[in-house]
Parts: sequence; structure tokens; C-alpha cells
Amino acid sequence: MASPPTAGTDGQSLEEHIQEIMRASSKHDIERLEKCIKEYSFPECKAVDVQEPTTGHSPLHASIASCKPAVNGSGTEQEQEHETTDVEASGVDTVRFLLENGAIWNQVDDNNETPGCLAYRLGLTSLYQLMVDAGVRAEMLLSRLEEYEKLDDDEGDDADNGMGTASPQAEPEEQDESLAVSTAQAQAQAQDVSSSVYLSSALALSSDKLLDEQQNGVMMAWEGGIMQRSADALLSEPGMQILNIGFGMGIIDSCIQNHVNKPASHHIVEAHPAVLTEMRDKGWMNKANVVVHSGKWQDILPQLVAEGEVFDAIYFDTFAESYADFRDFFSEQVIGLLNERGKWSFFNGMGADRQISYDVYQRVVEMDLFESGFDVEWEDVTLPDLDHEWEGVRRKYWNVHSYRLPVCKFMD
Ligand SMILES: C[S@@+](CC[C@H](N)C(=O)[O-])C[C@H]1O[C@@H](n2cnc3c(N)ncnc32)[C@H](O)[C@@H]1O
Repeated sequence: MASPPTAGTDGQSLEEHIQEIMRASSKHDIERLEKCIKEYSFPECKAVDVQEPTTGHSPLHASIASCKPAVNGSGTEQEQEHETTDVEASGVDTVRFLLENGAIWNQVDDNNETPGCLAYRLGLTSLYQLMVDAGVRAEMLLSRLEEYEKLDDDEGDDADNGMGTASPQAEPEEQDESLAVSTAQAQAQAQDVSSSVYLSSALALSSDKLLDEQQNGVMMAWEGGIMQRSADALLSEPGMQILNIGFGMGIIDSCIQNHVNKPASHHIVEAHPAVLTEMRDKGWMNKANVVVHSGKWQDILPQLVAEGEVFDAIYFDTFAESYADFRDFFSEQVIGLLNERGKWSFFNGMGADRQISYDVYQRVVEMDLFESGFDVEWEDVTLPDLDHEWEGVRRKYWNVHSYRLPVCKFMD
């Protein structure tokens, strides 16, 4: 939140203004909120974005928190449920009103929760859904703005920016540092490494993980189940031509090699010199049906298209690249490489450090895939308990319970 001035203009202190806004929010008093928005215009901070000093709650948090289902009620269970539903309905109106008046969807409180995280934790489904919708709108708007900016910028600039730059604020230059959690931004912070830095950094490979120089998890063995299911989803019959982008620990490539539906040919694109050395040491360059392409997919894939290579299945899982890179991959490259009845998939880890980001990204990706001419089906994969997996890893990048495995095809 931008710091508001210390005194109001009507004799009331700013703290009193904030208290009034928070009270109106928790009571779902839209009339009073309307008045607050009109009257308390802080030059640097909108009334809808104030934060309560002891909890860091925004008006959105307050509106949601007061919908919390009562634990000790006197009525029957049914009556309690009914009460909760009524409160939630008035919460929905208030949250909608705040969002329409510019409230920031992903402002975090002192508990590191966005309003959506709070709604999720409290099991308030309709409020959670409203916050997901708000996140999707903000992310889509931002990604469109970025496209316009890109058009204005020098066309050949391929500088990497981590896993995306999206933020819910409409204008990137107006971003406030304390509101830094958005889906794509969370990823950027999670990795905190650009593609060019990553590709020239030393790597450490152990039996259960591949780390970069800053101990970011590039790949971890717990993802093995996801890789197996992804290979199963793609290899529907023997004798297919498959392309995998990003070798990492070679988990999915081993699943492909050992699959009951053995592929006729198996191409792998890998850009990191240390990973390529490991591949060489482990004999991947000499396997009968394997072709390894050393270099970035951005350079290799256009060559494969020019050579007329076509695949029945493609898997995409790179590291330290932006969402814009990924979008370039599926909007520009897949069309030239995938057989018209082929299938492709990708590692769906965007926003996976909190449920709301994961859900927002799923919708954003779905829309972008649709725009590029793909249908996507999602399969749920239950994950094991990951609590003990993160020792020695800089940041826990996975914080959602189940994995949604995408299978994409050209639209009919
Ligand atoms: C997350 S790992 C892949 C893990 C793999 N799916 C597995 O099952 O072990 C990502 C890999 O992509 C590679 N990579 C990153 N950027 C790349 C790029 N632009 N082109 C090709 N490979 C890239 C990384 O070096 C790394 O080996």
C-alpha cells in the first residue's frame, strides 16, 4: 500500500478514516463504503486499498473475513448453513463493489494471504471464485498492455525477465512494491533468475534434485509421478515421433524411453551446457532412437520446421523463462511441428506457489491456448506430501495439493 498522509482534511485522523472503511467493509455496508470512497481521497492511496495496521487487511480481506462461518452457533446445522450463505451473498456484493472501484485483487496481508487465499482457506467458494475472476481479468489486461508495450519497444529485444512480469495493477510504472504477489510475479520472484543468467550458471545435480547456483530448484525427483503421467498421456500407441524440450534430470525422457508404447523417434532439445555434458556422460547421445539438439528451443525449433520434422507428441518444460516465451512457443512453433492429430503437453507449474495463482493461470493459459487454436483437457494428478522435499532448496515453488496435467490438441 502507498503510505497515506498522516491526517485527514475533515478533523478526523487518518486512522479513523481507515477504521471506518474497514468497519464498513466487514459489515458489507456498501452505502457507507461509497461515501468513504467519495470523501476520503488520499492523494497517494485510494480508500479501497488502505490496510488495517495490525493485520494488513485490505477492505477486500475485511469483507471476506467477516463471512467466516460461525463455529459455535446456537441454531441447527441447517440454520447455520443458511446464515452463512446469506452473509456470503452480501459479501459477494461488497467484494464486487470494491473490485469495481479499483481494489487490488492480490494485495497481501501480514499473514501473506491475498483476499482470495483467505476466501479459499475459509471455504467461501463464491467469494473465492470472484477473486479468481478478478485475477484473470487483471492478468489478461496486463498481458495485453505488455503486448502493446512490446510493439512500441525495439522489436529485436529478447531480454529475459524471469517467469513473467505481470502484475494486477493496470500500469506497470504505478506498481507498489508492497503489492508484489501476482501469479506471474510470484514465479519471477520464485526463480529470481533470468534465462541468460541461468544458462551460464553452474548446476548441482544429486539423486533427488537439480539446483542452479542460487539453489533454485530446476527439477526435483518428486515431479517423477507427473512426468510419468505426462508421458502416458502423450504416448498413446507405439511407434510415435516425440519431441521433448528441456532435459533437466532426464525423468520424462527416461519415462519415454522405457514406455510400453516405445516411440520410433525421440528428439530432445536442451540448452544448458552442464546438462548436455551429463547427457553425454550417460549415453543419451548414442541411443538408437534419440536425437539430441544442443541449444535453445528458440533457435532449434525453427530449424526443425525448416527441415520438415513433424511430431505426434511434444512436451515442453524449460526453466527461468517468461510466460511470454511459453506463449511464443505455442502460438508460433507448435503449429509448424505438430502433426494435425498430434497432442502436446507442458509442465503446468505456473503460479503453483499458491492456489489462487494456480487457478488464475489455468484460466489465462486456457484463453491464450484457445486464441492460438488449441483445445486443452486437464487431468488431475494427486501429489504426495511434499513437506520434506525442500531442504537445501531456496524456495518452495509448489504449494498446491494436486497437479493439473494439460493435454492440448488442435481444435477441430
Ligand atoms: C525443469 S527442467 C526439465 C525437467 C524434465 N522435464 C525432466 O523430466 O527431468 C528444464 C530444462 O530446460 C532447460 N532449458 C531452459 N531453457 C531452455 C531453452 N530455452 N531451450 C532449451 N532448454 C532449456 C534447462 O537447462 C533444464 O534442463
